[in-house]
Amino acid sequence: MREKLTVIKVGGKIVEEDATLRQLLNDFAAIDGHKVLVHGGGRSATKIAAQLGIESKMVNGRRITDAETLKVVTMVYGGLVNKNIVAGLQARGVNALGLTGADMNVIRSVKRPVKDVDYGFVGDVEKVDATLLSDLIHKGVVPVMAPLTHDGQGNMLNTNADTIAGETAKALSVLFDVTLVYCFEKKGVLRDENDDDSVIPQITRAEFEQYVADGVIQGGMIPKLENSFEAINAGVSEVIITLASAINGNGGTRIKK
Ligand SMILES: Nc1ncnc2c1ncn2[C@@H]1O[C@H](COP(=O)(O)OP(=O)(O)O)[C@@H](O)[C@H]1O
Ligand SMILES: CC(=O)N[C@@H](CCC(=O)OP(=O)(O)O)C(=O)O
Repeated sequence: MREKLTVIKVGGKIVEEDATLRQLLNDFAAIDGHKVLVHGGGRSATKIAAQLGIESKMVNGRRITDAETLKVVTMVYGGLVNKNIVAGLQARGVNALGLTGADMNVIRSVKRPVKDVDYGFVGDVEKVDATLLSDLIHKGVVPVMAPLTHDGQGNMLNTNADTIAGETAKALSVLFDVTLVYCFEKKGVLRDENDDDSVIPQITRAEFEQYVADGVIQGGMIPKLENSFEAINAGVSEVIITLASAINGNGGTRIKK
């Protein structure tokens, strides 16, 4: 039987605020067994870019990443956000190791080809080194992955954190029985975004497509669900979208094959 492993993805609003991040790190530290944390930080990057006079542009939930923006996201995701989380986990007795995709070549990507939109320095994941991650995990290390990859030719590339989580979970599902949890500031995928008690407990791809057509699911939730369906269909055992303060509970939305 494969060993169990939990991949938690935490994004924007939660990592930006001290109180919510502290709670998340406490809950993450309490998870038994093998685990990986993937973080975003899009809001922090937007804020710091603005302070530097750089405007942020998002298309389909992805950041248009020009050369200046790439410098900002490399500093913010690979530096500030990643190292704050690593230090926070070390303080909780978790032997965290911060990684971008370039570190030990753990995630190789290719610059997204220009079709309708030129995303600039944005990477599409080509390969996640699951063996390397597994070796680290079996040494008691807890990888903390930033939303940055590299192309193998010396260039860092910005990669959506939900995609990093999905691709990492997929790659590790060959070696482990993986549960992937996307946590954020709402109780799950909601029928009415303004009603926290309207959680959709289970969702199929067909239902998802209908909700998108009806305008119930939109914005950042679309790539999150696309990555979720891809992961569940590629061998990840369980995918859950839930409230950050409930990662160890039973609520949220479960993705159905
Ligand atoms: N039906 C829905 N249920 C819950 N959230 C939704 C829904 N439709 C759109 N959203 C939006 O999706 C956002 C989550 O996506 P995103 O901001 O990319 O997440 P993250 O916090 O992980 O970076 C929520 O903050 C919410 O505004
Ligand atoms: C290409 C691309 O869009 N990259 C994302 C990476 C950060 C991210 O995904 O952060 P959240 O999880 O907090 O949204 C961005 O720069 O916003």
